[in-house]
Amino acid sequence: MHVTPGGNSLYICNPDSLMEIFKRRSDFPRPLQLFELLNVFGPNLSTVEGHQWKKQRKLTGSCFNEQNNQLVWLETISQAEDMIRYWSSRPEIRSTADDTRTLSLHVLSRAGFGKSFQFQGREVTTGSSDDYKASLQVVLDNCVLIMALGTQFLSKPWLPRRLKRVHEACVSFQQYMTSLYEQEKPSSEKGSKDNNLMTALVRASTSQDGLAEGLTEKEIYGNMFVFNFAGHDTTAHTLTFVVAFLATNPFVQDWLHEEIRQVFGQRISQPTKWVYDTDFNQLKRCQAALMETIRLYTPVPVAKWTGPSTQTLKVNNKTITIPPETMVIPSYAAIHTHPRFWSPDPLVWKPSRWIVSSQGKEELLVPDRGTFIPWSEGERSCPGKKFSQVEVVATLAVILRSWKVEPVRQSQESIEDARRRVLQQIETDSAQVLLLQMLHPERAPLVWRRR
Ligand code: HEM
Repeated sequence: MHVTPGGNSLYICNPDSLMEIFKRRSDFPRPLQLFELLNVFGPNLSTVEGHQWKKQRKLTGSCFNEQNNQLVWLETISQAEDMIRYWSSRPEIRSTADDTRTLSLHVLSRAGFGKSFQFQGREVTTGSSDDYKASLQVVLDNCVLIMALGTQFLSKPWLPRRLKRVHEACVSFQQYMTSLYEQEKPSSEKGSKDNNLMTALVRASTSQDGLAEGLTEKEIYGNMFVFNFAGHDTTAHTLTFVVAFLATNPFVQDWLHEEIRQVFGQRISQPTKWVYDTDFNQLKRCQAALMETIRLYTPVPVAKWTGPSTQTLKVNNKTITIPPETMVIPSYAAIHTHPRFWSPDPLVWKPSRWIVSSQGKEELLVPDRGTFIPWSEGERSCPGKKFSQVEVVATLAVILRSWKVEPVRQSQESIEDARRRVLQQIETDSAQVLLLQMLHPERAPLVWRRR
């Protein structure tokens, strides 16, 4: 328990108590006061509770479906192909974090809004001529600033150039969403059959037959912003961690490559022939690499609170009383590395711990209830969970199918020392900014070589 004049926080590391908290959504709601800023483009899933949240969750949840995951798969493969071509064409890569952000942005553009862009590595970027992409990038790069100042304030004519640019990006992003909305309305003849999130959301909201409430236009914009906000750096930072870990461990790379070879067989060098429906599920080791990374470096902090009421909670065999207005925080660092659940070496990055054998086949470990909760749990868990899993796994399959990665050696350094140095950097130079991330990934340049 952390007691301060500004408020109290209770950190929880008991799996059963955590699951109870997630289940008792109205006793332990989201502290909405921390999320209000996310309303910039309209009310959305992250900023509402009660009946409003139920309505939004039902409609938005229906858009995160297998057809959309298929778009994520196809777009990720295409982006990752260009990214690895770029990475393997250079003597060293310092731009892993920038490039994974570009990949994630492009996947969101395609699967979120139906817009495709060609990947360009950070150091060869010529500047986008497309207003929409440039504005989405500026909006996401400056989202904290936009949320803090608000779009109204940013429209003031006397602001400096940099803030004006942010304002222009907000206007252009809004205009793009409005034109897509107009296009997808049932009265429009231009509606597409695409399964991107925006199209699906407009369809789901406007095709209600009068029995259920749809989303308002503003709520659609608010949710599209929040999908982009929630889905961009979460996945990009995770990919940056995975790539850094891979560079420290050639054995894991070989182990993953073995699986990729086995799953794709003769199709290995033709990623356009990789099939989401049948291939994704077979990539258990690639999924294991994601799970293991996110276990140790869980990107999204979660907080619930007791609101104005006192709450009770069972912890082991005791019932504890939690005062009103207490933040209740799942302690990821503790639960995801507790020796009781992750022995014998809970702090070691070891993707193979996730693979269990079942009837001679490799299966993904299902951790005990409440011991692995990076996408949260219960009704308010992450709707983009599978989206992010498909994106990371498809990227790994592409970049490891024919290439391997290692750290660039500093003078006199052996390759083993270089690997140890990068591992140490991951452990000591990562921190929670908005999300948990590597602070200076560019300080560990990497080199990609063909196998
Ligand atoms: C590695 C990737 C990701 C992780 C670890 C992650 C984690 C989480 C967590 C822990 C929450 C719950 C937060 C809370 O209760 O306060 C959440 C909520 C949410 N996530 Fe994700 N997320 C990821 C990727 C994505 C993606 C790709 C999208 C969309 C494309 C997305 C959309 C959302 C939305 C809209 C919510 C709010 C749900 C609600 O309030 O009902 N996330 N995410």
